[in-house]
Amino acid sequence: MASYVHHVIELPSSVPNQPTVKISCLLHPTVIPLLPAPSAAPVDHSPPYELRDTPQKGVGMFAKQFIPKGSLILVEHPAYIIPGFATNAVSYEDFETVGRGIPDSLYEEVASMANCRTSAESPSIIDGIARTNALSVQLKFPSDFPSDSPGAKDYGGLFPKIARCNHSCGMNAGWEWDLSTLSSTLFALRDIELGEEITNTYVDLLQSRADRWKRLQPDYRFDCDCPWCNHEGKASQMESDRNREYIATYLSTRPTYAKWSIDPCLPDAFVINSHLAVLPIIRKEGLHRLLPLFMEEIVRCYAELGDKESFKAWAEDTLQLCRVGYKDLAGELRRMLEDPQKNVRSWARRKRIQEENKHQDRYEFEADDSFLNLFGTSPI
Ligand SMILES: C[S@@+](CC[C@H](N)C(=O)[O-])C[C@H]1O[C@@H](n2cnc3c(N)ncnc32)[C@H](O)[C@@H]1O
Repeated sequence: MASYVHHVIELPSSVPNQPTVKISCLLHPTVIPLLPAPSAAPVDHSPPYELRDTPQKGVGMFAKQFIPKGSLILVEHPAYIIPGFATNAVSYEDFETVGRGIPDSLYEEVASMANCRTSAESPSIIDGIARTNALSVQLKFPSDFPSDSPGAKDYGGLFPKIARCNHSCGMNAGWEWDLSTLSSTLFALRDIELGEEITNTYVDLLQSRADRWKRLQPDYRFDCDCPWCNHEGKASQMESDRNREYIATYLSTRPTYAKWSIDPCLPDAFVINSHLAVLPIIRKEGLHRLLPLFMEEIVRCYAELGDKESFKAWAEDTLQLCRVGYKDLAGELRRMLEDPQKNVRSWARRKRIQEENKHQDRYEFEADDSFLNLFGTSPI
């Protein structure tokens, strides 16, 4: 059995007169010295969501106002962090110790969360609640950390508010763990209307409905009734499954910006047109989380073509989508937009290469021409 130790991370408040935030953790001892020392995220007093009961799904999160795509919904520290479940190396007593380390002010909220495990399956509610709700968190490990045991680097965090997002196979919100602030951020993947439920996914959405259900039932104990599972007819259900299979294949076989940019023989719009044909299918299936991947490539193609107008339109749209959930990409897009000609190294490179090739072609043609002249076969 791996030996984990109980450790409470205490984050000082970033705002005067606010209490510290405590995160009760069960960690491998070598991980503790590598934890960052951030301050607690400020409490948002007017969040754009509310939590309320639903008829069939327990508590859910709902938009209290229109939430534009890409915008922040909430930033949250976990109440506790425990090892993932591959090793099953945590005892009942260890879970209970983690539970006792959760501040009283938070414990009630944690204890009210969904727990789809029976007490026979998970005698400790800390375990049952984590299995129903935890999101994965990545930690830093020493370079000599023994990585031979499967799951040794897997940890889960219990985020009391983000975890209230119910599942949809076309979710409208995404989350991102940030080790440097020990927090996860929930953000809108598309525009979310006032009153709309804010949803996340619990399974790989590129699977067919049958395969998604195979995971949802044993792990979360429900059959999904979202619009992508509850199609009116068999034909449209099959179409949705086919679309997802197509997108999964496209992901691994698609023409990429990287390949196109070094092959001047490929048509200028090769990647752009190919991606543009897939974007509507992605949107139709509610797989908006994939959009930045393709949109970023379209932006880079337009930059390489030196097409100022299309570059600006796509870069601004992508930036709007990425500004909270994909901070590195957002930072790069901002710099690119400031002064594309100066800040994008490959600006208009394809055009330059094509010009150079044209000159070279002319030279080769002239050479051939003089070769013909030598033999007196010139048309003049
Ligand atoms: C992460 S929790 C979501 C929040 C939960 N509804 C609550 O009350 O705390 C996961 C549990 O919520 C319920 N749930 C989530 N999405 C659902 C859905 N689409 N349909 C039915 N139940 C759902 C299931 O009981 C599942 O085990």
